[in-house]
Amino acid sequence: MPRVVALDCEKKAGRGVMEILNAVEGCSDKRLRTKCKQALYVIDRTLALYKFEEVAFSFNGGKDSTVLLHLLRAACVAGEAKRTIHIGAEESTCLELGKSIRTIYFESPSAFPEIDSFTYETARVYNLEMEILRQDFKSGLSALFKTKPIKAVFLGTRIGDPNAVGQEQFAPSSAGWPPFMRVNPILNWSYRDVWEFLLVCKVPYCKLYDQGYTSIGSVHDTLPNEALSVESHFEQDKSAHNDTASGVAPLKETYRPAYLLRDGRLERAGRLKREKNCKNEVSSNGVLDLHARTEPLFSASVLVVGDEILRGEVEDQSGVLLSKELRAIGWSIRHRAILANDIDSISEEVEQRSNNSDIRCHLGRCSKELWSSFDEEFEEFLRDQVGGHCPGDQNQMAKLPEGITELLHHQELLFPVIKCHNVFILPGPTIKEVELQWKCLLEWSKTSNVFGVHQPFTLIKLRTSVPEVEIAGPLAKLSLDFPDLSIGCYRESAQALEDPLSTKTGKLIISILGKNPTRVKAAVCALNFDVAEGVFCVEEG
Ligand SMILES: Cc1cc2nc3c(=O)[nH]c(=O)nc-3n(C[C@H](O)[C@H](O)[C@H](O)COP(=O)(O)O)c2cc1C
Ligand SMILES: Nc1ncnc2c1ncn2[C@@H]1O[C@H](COP(=O)(O)OP(=O)(O)OP(=O)(O)O)[C@@H](O)[C@H]1O
Ligand SMILES: [Mg+2]
Repeated sequence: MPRVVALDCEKKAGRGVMEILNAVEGCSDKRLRTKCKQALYVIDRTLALYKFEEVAFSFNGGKDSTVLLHLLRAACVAGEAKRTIHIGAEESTCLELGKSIRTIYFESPSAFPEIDSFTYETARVYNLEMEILRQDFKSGLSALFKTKPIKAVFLGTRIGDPNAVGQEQFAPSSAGWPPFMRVNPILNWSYRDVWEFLLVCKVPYCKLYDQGYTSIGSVHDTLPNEALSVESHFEQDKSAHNDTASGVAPLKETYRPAYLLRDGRLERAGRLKREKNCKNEVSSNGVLDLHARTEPLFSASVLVVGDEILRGEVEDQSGVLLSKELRAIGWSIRHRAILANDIDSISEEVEQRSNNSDIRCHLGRCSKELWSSFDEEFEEFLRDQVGGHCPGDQNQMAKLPEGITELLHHQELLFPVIKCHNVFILPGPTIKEVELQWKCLLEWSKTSNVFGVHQPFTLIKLRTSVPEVEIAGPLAKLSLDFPDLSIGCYRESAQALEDPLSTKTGKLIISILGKNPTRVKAAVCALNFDVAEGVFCVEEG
């Protein structure tokens, strides 16, 4: 990546649109050129769908919205013929747009002053028509839409942002929000793409990014990114007369610029987690309100692809492993299926599950046809992995599922985990590799919003030799008394199923599962009380 210092837009004039277009076209990275073309296409179609006064740009001085600003300028300036980037266009043939794009900025007292001044200076340099809103997002937009005919808003949202979940490049606003179309032209851009664009185009960006900030929220929740920390050092402080005899000031930490962050997954590492709102947990009389603490149930589906498993040649170890792992981080498993290795069964199942689960884990190799769209970043990775053995012009292995995908790389992994909205593909191919892929997913979840780690389940298993007919009544009563728990019953072994009357083997296992350990233990006590004797605890987890 070329090393360029942040330009201070207070001193320099902004970059001309043709300079930007030429810089992108002249850049050796084909991937960046493709991403720009795709983003310009989205902007172009939006401008064709809506009248100019019906669109607005949501700008907050952050790096993502800065990228978007220049793409918008490029798309607005270029006419239909010039909207696709092409080399050698004369700057004189392109005029800056007479009317400037309506730009929304939600000003906040808790914004960094550097962000505020960058936003206002950028607005001045590029002649943006600013709408400054000082309310929360929802009320601000509702008020604005009463006076302005806005129907679509451009945002710098990118996959991986917490608020990007479930969004496409065109995403209608959420229920409860005023109706408008959110347009996200850089939704599929990576952290690396954003910095490559800003540096290649030499456009000014907020100077905080040169001080180690990689994602900027408010002054209350944002710190420089520790991954960019330069070895802490003691600095000679000339003004420090009063401290140590050596005149050495306290430890001072410095940070490298944001564009040097190698692992884009750490982009939000400087963002502090929001304090949990605990005020509902204790009612006015000081009694702990258990209902307020009950978190919603997050459900997952596990889909395993493998003809050999379907034929019964091999056991499904990966599906079992993932179900257990998901349970351990508080996800309930709605569905587990073994699928034939063909595009129709897989897409049908994925489609069917799409509305029923919050996340879906999809395991194993997939048929060639499933990898329907070619991904250059992935091919670059494969090329690095297999060197000269990469066959042909376009490696078939570099085809990814259609839609917006992210590749989650990790140095320990042979193949990256693939994320497509709320579907995670763990490509295996061995159980050891799946185990490792899962471990890496969990590690990422700690630093970014890959998926939530929730309160784990408590499971208590009980063994009994009391026959089913006698236990059925107490279990039915237990389910009624503890509707928040999942209560099940099965025979200990397959051997016992063949001989249900056997008392030597195949005792009954009763499983009691729930998020609240106190409730699970209460259910065990209640069952012991009802059955009187012969129920033993065998496992707790
Ligand atoms: C112009 C604009 C439109 C937004 N529309 C929605 C929306 O439709 N649904 C939603 O849940 N959040 C919406 N948001 C809020 C964002 O999802 C997100 O909360 C915000 O961009 C920044 O995140 P923060 O809460 O970390 O500050 C919108 C924000 C802006 C600026
Ligand atoms: N205060 C705000 N005013 C106007 N638009 C905003 C505001 N906050 C967020 N947005 C919109 O939401 C998008 C996503 O915000 P986000 O903070 O993820 O990106 P960013 O600020 O551009 O970059 P960074 O991730 O480095 O902070 C922004 O690009 C912008 O379009
Ligand atoms: Mg931001």
